[in-house]
Amino acid sequence: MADADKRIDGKAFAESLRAQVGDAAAAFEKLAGRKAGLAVVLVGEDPASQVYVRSKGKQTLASGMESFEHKLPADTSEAELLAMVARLNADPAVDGILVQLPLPDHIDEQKVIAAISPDKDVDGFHVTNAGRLAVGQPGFVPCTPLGCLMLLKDRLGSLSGLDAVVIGRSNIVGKPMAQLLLAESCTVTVAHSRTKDLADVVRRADIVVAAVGRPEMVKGGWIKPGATVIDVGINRVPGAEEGKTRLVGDVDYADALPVAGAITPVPGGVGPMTIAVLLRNTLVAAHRNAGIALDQTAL
Ligand SMILES: NC(=O)C1=CN([C@@H]2O[C@H](COP(=O)(O)OP(=O)(O)OC[C@H]3O[C@@H](n4cnc5c(N)ncnc54)[C@H](OP(=O)(O)O)[C@@H]3O)[C@@H](O)[C@H]2O)C=CC1
Ligand SMILES: Nc1nc(=O)c2c([nH]1)NC[C@@H]1CN(c3ccc(C(=O)N[C@@H](CCC(=O)O)C(=O)O)cc3)C=[N+]21
Repeated sequence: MADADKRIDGKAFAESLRAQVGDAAAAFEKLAGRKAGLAVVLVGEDPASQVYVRSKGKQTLASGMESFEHKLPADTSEAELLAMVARLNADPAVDGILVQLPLPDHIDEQKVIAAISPDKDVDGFHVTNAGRLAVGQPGFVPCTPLGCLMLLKDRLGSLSGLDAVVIGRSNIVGKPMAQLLLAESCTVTVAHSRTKDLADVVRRADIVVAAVGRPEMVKGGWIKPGATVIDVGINRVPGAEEGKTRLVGDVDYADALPVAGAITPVPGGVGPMTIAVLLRNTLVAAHRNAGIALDQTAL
């Protein structure tokens, strides 16, 4: 296959998903007499987080949903943040709640996630939703891994029986990704920092999902020829020009491209999918909260 055809265009896929969400959001507004609403809470002034939050807000509005942005100072106490979450839980205009991570060190992330109503947990981070995913019940699935799964199924069709390796075991990416692949009947290996001979483990895989946070760690020589590679990594590294930065993934793209059967770029791969799935999850939450049926095959 020509290298250009190997590139999985997450940006284009995300655009079409957002268009579908937009149609469904308009239909929801007619039926419910109100817009679906997403609340995003940002504590502190981390520049990368500010960029994501702005982009989420813009795309939420563009999809015909209401966006509620709450920017709190870095010294906000845990009690104040928990009180804010409680208000959003009780607000009927809010269907989905996202508290941007990471939080400042003085705030217990697990406590905050546990305070979000599972019915509004569009990030899918609450233990109730993690448990639902683990036992195969319907619930909210974390946006990044669900976006990765959509790209994989679009490219490969059935994933049944394929060998998949997930590098990384975080609660927000690695673990839910492994659950999703298992539910698709892949044979799943989860690798992490204590894995012996990672290159050897990766070489066995038909599907590689890299969610590590180490710039260009995965090399072309690790990849089984023809494998599908999903690069979740978002790493800012020094650019060619003094003082400038550029974004790279956890996979050495140029090195892996000739070997892989298909591969997501960074930027323009998994990142845009994360936000599109967040909007999708919010619309699903809105239907459930309003007691309106949604044809999920439409999304
Ligand atoms: N595109 C998107 O929308 C999103 C992108 N990201 C990006 O994805 C990446 C991962 O994020 P996240 O899961 O939150 O990160 P975490 O830091 O929570 O987890 C990283 C995982 O990688 C493992 N790891 C670290 N070093 C190695 C190594 N040398 N070999 C093998 N495994 C290793 C760790 O192992 P151990 O558990 O043993 O420490 C850990 O399980 C980051 O670059 C992040 O920016 C994250 C969320 C969304
Ligand atoms: N509660 C919570 N939920 C999250 O989903 C969450 C979070 N906290 N904290 C941070 C991570 C990271 N994340 C990304 C979203 C979009 C892009 C994205 O759109 N990236 C673009 C590039 C953006 C750029 O240029 O910086 C791309 O890859 O093409 C990346 C990363 C969501 N996260």
